[in-house]
Amino acid sequence: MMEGEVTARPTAIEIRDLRVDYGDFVAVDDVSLKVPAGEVFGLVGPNGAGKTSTFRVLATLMEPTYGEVFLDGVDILEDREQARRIVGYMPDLAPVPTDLKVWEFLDFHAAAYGIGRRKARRERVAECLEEVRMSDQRNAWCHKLSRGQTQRVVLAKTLLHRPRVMILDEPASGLDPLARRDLRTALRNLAKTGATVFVSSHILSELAEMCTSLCVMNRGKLLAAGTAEEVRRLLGNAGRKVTLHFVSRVEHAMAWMEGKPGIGAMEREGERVTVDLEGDDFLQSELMAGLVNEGFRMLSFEERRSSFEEILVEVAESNRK
Ligand SMILES: Nc1ncnc2c1ncn2[C@@H]1O[C@H](COP(=O)(O)OP(=O)(O)OP(=O)(O)O)[C@@H](O)[C@H]1O
Repeated sequence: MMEGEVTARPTAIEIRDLRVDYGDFVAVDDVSLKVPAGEVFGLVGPNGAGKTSTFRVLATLMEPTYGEVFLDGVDILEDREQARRIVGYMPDLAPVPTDLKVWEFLDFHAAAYGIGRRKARRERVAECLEEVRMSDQRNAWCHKLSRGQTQRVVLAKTLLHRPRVMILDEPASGLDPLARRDLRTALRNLAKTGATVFVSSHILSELAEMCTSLCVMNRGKLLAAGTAEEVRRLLGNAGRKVTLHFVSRVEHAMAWMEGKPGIGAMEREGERVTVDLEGDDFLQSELMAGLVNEGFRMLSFEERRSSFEEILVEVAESNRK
């Protein structure tokens, strides 16, 4: 089991030893995770990792084989009704009706969520449309919206009952960069109100720009959780290489670097030295500042590290049987 814990703030989502089986197939394998309140928390993993299965359990749409889930302290398997008040779920490829206008669709759901009075519903629908920047489409027919616009309307629907925990399955798929930026702003604003957003994608860069922290899932297992930098470390790929192009005094520079924190193997090629660096951005910037302070003159300082995306591909491939 891999325990993922992000910080010591109040916990909004707690998953304990979650397992989901489909017949003989284990789709979610002993996952434990804590997500603090106010977080925009990402779940990244390749196709078939178990993201949707995990989300469907959190949204009370599916019983796990075993395990426990608490949302805002409520045991969702014990108290489904209360859990459904807390959670807002936006499924991957959510359907919209063909015979309703945007406002009618939202009004219908607002009524279903128990917002009784017409005026209150109208106000709440307007607020949610504003939140996703779709106010100008309130009279459009749902089925005539583009994919990105549909995603936004479905997100507005998810916001109607002011859920404290939002579970969004691939909300950015099909969105253009501008719409992704709007989505990111909307999610961050929600998090500022104390809501917690749990959002999935199989594309890391999509999540990295949107989330405060994230976790990585592959073949049903949780591999790591934390900030992007922590996850990178946990996946065992903190190492990076930097290539330094010196003007002169290469031997002296190498002797100075030798034994400094995080400095591994060094390889020289003419005036260039490639150094294995085990550490974070701070350590890398310290090395650069140190060399300059010592008077070593350089033409360039080039970082060469695997992108996070590449690390994930490596992880996915190393887990492939
Ligand atoms: N109803 C089902 N019956 C049998 N197997 C299923 C069922 N639903 C999902 N699976 C399998 O469980 C695994 C996890 O699926 P899940 O949909 O949770 O993954 P995912 O990470 O959301 O993938 P994607 O990014 O492709 O949506 C997959 O191998 C899938 O084939």
